[in-house]
Amino acid sequence: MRCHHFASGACRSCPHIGVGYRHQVAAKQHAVRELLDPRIRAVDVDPDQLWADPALSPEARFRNKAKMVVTGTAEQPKLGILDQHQHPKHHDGSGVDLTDCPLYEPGLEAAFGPIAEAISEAGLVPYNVGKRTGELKHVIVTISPQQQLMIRFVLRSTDQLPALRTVVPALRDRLAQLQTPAAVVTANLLPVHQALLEGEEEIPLAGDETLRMLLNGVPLNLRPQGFFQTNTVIAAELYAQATAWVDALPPQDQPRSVWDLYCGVGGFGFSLAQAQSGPAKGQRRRVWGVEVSTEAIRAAQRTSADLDCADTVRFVAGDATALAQDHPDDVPDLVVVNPPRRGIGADLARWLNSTEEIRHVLYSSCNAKTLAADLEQLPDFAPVHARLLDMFPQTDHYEVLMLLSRC
Ligand SMILES: C[S@@+](CC[C@H](N)C(=O)[O-])C[C@H]1O[C@@H](n2cnc3c(N)ncnc32)[C@H](O)[C@@H]1O
Repeated sequence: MRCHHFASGACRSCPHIGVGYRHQVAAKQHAVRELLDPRIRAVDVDPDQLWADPALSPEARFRNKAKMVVTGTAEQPKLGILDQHQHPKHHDGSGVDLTDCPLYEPGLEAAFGPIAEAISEAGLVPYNVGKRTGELKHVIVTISPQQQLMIRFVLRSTDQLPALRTVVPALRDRLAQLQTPAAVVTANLLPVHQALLEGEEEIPLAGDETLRMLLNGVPLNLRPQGFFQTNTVIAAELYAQATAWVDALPPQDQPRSVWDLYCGVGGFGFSLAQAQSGPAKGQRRRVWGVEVSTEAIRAAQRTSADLDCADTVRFVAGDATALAQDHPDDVPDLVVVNPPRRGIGADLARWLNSTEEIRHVLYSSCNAKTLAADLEQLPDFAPVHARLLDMFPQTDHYEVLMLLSRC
């Protein structure tokens, strides 16, 4: 694949863009096995029997979220990134237009033009990082599998909020994906002069409070500040693979209760809430999701209410390690962990290892190095399935899913 932004050096986000896609995946598979196979052999499992074929992504048009820095002028705004060749401290505020980035889903690309028009019509002045002037810092756009949009304008203050409000109806007229009540338009306030993407205050401007992300038949909800996996095709495969492995456990090993730690909006938890196939098909499982983001938890609670299952599938905001250790009487058969890049850490891993009621751990990791370190602290568990899922084509990154059972 070719990208003129990468060829010119303007954007360096996709270091493997010139490498054939099959080769990229083979290199990732090699890298993940180098990291994890020694640990797999250490518990007497043959790695060749363990690894499923990698899950392949479309190599382009797979990103469901665009985080655009706004540069240029109110008359001619540019959506993309800051000029990478300048030092952040002495930046003149100039940027690179990335609206034709080949990674974005087509529905995102189609939205960028109307968004730029709305910015011009409202006279929103792009924020200049060097001079610390201007109002509009970023535009963050997410597209759902059903092609509905969430558009968030990240402003430095409320000064230009009235002007933004006046152009939202025209923006909705221009974009079919915003005309449904299920779409979302907000302003986010980021008053500090720091290299952050968004602030804490979110102001609804139009549409619903959440974007409906229907995945594998599960109507997940996403609130503006919640996390969602960036590649919809691979996210669907990730949850489907997790469900298939768990459902296929022998009857005596079927989990009746599940903790979904680092649950985000509950993708794993809702997928595992009912056995879809296998010996326990149709059986409901008790699920408890834990996540530090209160916005993600609110979104997950809405899905529980929508599905009328709040009695068996509940979500709590808090730190995964602290909450797990604080509930010794409520320990489940299966724990799902899907932490950020730093992994789950030694405390949680040791607690999982020493808590004998926990029979299975399903570990979904975006960083195989920290996964390898965490596995060192889980010596009483042996891997029974492993799979690489290529969440991030054109880069070194990938997701790896592993089901571990107590030896
Ligand atoms: C890789 S995301 C996974 C989200 C979710 N499992 C999914 O499939 O979309 C990691 C999540 O961990 C959350 N998180 C970070 N630190 C945490 C902590 N100490 N305790 C609980 N959740 C945490 C983040 O807010 C984020 O939603």
